[in-house]
Amino acid sequence: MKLGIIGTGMVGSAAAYAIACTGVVSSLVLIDHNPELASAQAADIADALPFIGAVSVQAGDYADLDGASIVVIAAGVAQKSGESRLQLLGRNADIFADVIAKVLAVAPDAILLVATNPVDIMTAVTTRLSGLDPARVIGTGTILDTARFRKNLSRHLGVSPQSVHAHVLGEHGDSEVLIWSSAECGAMQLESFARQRGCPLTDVLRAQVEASVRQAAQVIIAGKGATWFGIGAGLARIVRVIALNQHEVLTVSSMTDDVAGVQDVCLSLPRIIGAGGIEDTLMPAMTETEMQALGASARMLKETTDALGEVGGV
Ligand SMILES: NC(=O)C1=CN([C@@H]2O[C@H](COP(=O)(O)OP(=O)(O)OC[C@H]3O[C@@H](n4cnc5c(N)ncnc54)[C@H](O)[C@@H]3O)[C@@H](O)[C@H]2O)C=CC1
Ligand SMILES: CC(=O)C(=O)O
Repeated sequence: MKLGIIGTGMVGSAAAYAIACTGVVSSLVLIDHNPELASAQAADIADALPFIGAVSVQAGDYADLDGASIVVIAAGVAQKSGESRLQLLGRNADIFADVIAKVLAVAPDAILLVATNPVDIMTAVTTRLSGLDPARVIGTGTILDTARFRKNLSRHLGVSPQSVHAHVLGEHGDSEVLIWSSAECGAMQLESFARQRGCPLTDVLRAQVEASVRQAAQVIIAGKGATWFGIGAGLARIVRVIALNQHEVLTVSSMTDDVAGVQDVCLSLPRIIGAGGIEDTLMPAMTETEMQALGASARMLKETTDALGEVGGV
């Protein structure tokens, strides 16, 4: 399987390395606005191949995406001083207009995986610009927030994060919603599991976990300028699930017909992913408060996406 990555900065390169480590792709093509960067990233990852296995990792151009099954988009620009969030969004939308047209010209059958922030809006932009079936345009959404939620709970409970099933839904950002009500550990209701482990889910603990999940990116960015390993691993997981047609349930962003009365909005819900992309979307049972928060998140995303359309014409 051939996979392309557009934008080989911190996120694109971390994803390339993590994807190479999965062993599920045979060829990785790295493309960046800055070709020297793409070449250096490819050379650095290629040096790891004797320890990993037989994957072709090369810098290239759009023509090299011919036959690619998946294209990851992690290209983006940073905010300029004095620039509004919408103006930044407009500039990233312009980049996407250019990138997506070039990708589709050579790889019309590819599944597009969007990581660039704000990822829900950029997923909506990609869906509109590409005209693809929304099942084939997947934003990383809250895959990372869900991982952070599970990690926090696993540390509190003293169990593996793989034993914790808990989702973060809605926006990948401030309005995201941690779904406590349906969270489970070891196929037991989370609250009961925590009580039996002698570490109950107090209000203080819940507030600490909420803060830790919501502020994770800022804390990491304050220390090292950006985040990349978590999302790199998340992208590799999505790629593996598609490549092996695993029908796994992941919280990713996609154009959704209706969420709490908000139509045609990109946000994260539990979605089954297989070889063709998103196979189905589920709406878990949740409390009234959680549903209201999800509705508010959906409304905010919809309004921002619509405002961008007015500014950037996408
Ligand atoms: N979805 C998520 O959970 C996460 C998303 N991100 C987002 O991922 C994006 C990338 O972050 P970093 O890799 O840290 O940034 P970065 O600045 O290191 O890399 C961005 C790359 O995009 C390239 N680029 C810009 N315009 C391009 C174009 N027209 N064609 C091809 N390449 C182009 C740049 O040359 C640069 O190498 C950001 O929007 C960031 O906020 C970051 C972490 C987590
Ligand atoms: C930067 C970002 O989106 C994250 O680490 O969650």
